[in-house]
Amino acid sequence: SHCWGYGEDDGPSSWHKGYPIAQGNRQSPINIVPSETVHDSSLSPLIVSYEHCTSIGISNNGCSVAVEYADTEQGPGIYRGPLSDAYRLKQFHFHWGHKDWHGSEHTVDGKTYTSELHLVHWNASKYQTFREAVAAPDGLAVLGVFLETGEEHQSLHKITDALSMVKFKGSNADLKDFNPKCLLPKSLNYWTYSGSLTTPPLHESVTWIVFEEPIEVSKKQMEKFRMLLFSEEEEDEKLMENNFRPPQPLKGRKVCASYN
Ligand SMILES: NS(=O)(=O)c1cccc(F)c1
Ligand SMILES: [Zn+2]
Repeated sequence: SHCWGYGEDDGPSSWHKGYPIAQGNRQSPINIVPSETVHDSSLSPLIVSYEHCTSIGISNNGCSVAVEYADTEQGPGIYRGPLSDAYRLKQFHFHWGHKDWHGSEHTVDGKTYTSELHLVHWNASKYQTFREAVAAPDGLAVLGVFLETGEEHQSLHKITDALSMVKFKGSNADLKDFNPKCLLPKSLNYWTYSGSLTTPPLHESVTWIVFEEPIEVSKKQMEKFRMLLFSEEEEDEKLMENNFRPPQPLKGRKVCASYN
């Protein structure tokens, strides 16, 4: 089981002890400063093709709640944009705070959002398995979507309705045919930069594609995430919240902005 977490003693500021790459040169998340991004007009629109979406289930892995996808050839995936290869959807998960004013991992001009959705894809054109890709410099592509509180999200209820079934670490439940395309914002304008996993092992293997436009979710929907637990059944209850890593040093990286 994990020896890292988001608490006082095992949180992000101490991850470097077990994972020295935490102080590396392409760590994530970062604070995005739109006025300092490079407007790269050669960046084509990202193609998101989630038609054949065999979601397998939803699970509480002790640091977030994730919806996994079957690993099939014709599986859902993304290509073009900043990517040179086709990347296959593996899972998506969320990060959130104790209150609505914080919870996202990336920030925009220092602004934090209520939550951040990560859709994790791996380079199935170059690697045989996710496990192999997760440590390769061009192995992963993660879509970041900001969530802010407002109107209820009409499709997110399929996820939030399932959360009560995965309250405890290690629990999982069925969640069939969930197409995550409905969780993307209207505009696919994005920022992109080279970064890392935002949790241990913090591999520097991620092409980040963060959408500018947030999606809206209701306060009630957010409250359902905050009843999840970091802890296992029979353990002392520890609410799953503040499972976000703060922004890391840019170390000279450039952030590109797309046009749609
Ligand atoms: N939070 S994240 O960078 O998307 C991430 C962390 C760990 C594993 C993974 F596949 C994705
Ligand atoms: Zn994440």
